Amino acid sequence: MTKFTDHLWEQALPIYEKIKQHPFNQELKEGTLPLEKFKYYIYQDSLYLADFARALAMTGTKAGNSHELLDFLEFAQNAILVERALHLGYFKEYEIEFDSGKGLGCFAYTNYLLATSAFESYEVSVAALLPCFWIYKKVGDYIYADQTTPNPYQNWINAYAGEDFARSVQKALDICDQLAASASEQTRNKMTEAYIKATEMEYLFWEGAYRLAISC
Ligand SMILES: Cc1ncc(C[n+]2csc(CCO)c2C)c(N)n1
Repeated sequence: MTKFTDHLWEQALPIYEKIKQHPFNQELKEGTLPLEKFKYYIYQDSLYLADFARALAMTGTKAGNSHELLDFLEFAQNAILVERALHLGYFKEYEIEFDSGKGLGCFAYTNYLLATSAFESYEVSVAALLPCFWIYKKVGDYIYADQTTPNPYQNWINAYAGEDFARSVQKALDICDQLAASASEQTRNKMTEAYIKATEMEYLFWEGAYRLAISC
């Protein structure tokens, strides 16, 4: 039987293909991404993760049982820990001291996730949060399998190729499938819409980093 998440994957496949081919990810894979772009991305990602953790925790409060509440609180905790590791590691290593604030790509994505987790149903919030896990898993596996070594961005590439991360992604997928199985068609449509929107935002986040900001 096809799962709801199979349907989601198919719906957003063209965006995923664009994400894979994006120069940021191609150059990251080849190790040729200019350091300035990587530094800007890491800085934006640290801002992203702080709000993403809030959106995860808020979504957890809507869960129908304490197992899923705990799952979301653990996801939120991990996002904060990743953010701290970024600060302790990359911020120090590269002397990152940006003070430009959130770029519009990051701003749009975090505000979308915060608004969705605050005002939409549990089902729709879960679907909106899913690309963060799943797209990173897919892009991470793609880059890991085909990277040029040695690669200056090896640590970052490894972070999304590990077993622990794979387990988190599977948990998020299973929760989404379970919710969709007992949701109305109208809710499933809203879930699909949220999933596609968040996938588009993942694309914009990389685009913003590659251009060192998207601006008017
Ligand atoms: C823009 C952007 N999107 C997704 C991730 C990946 N990610 C960040 S935290 C987390 C799960 C925490 O439990 C995952 C999968 C990222 N780093 N930056």
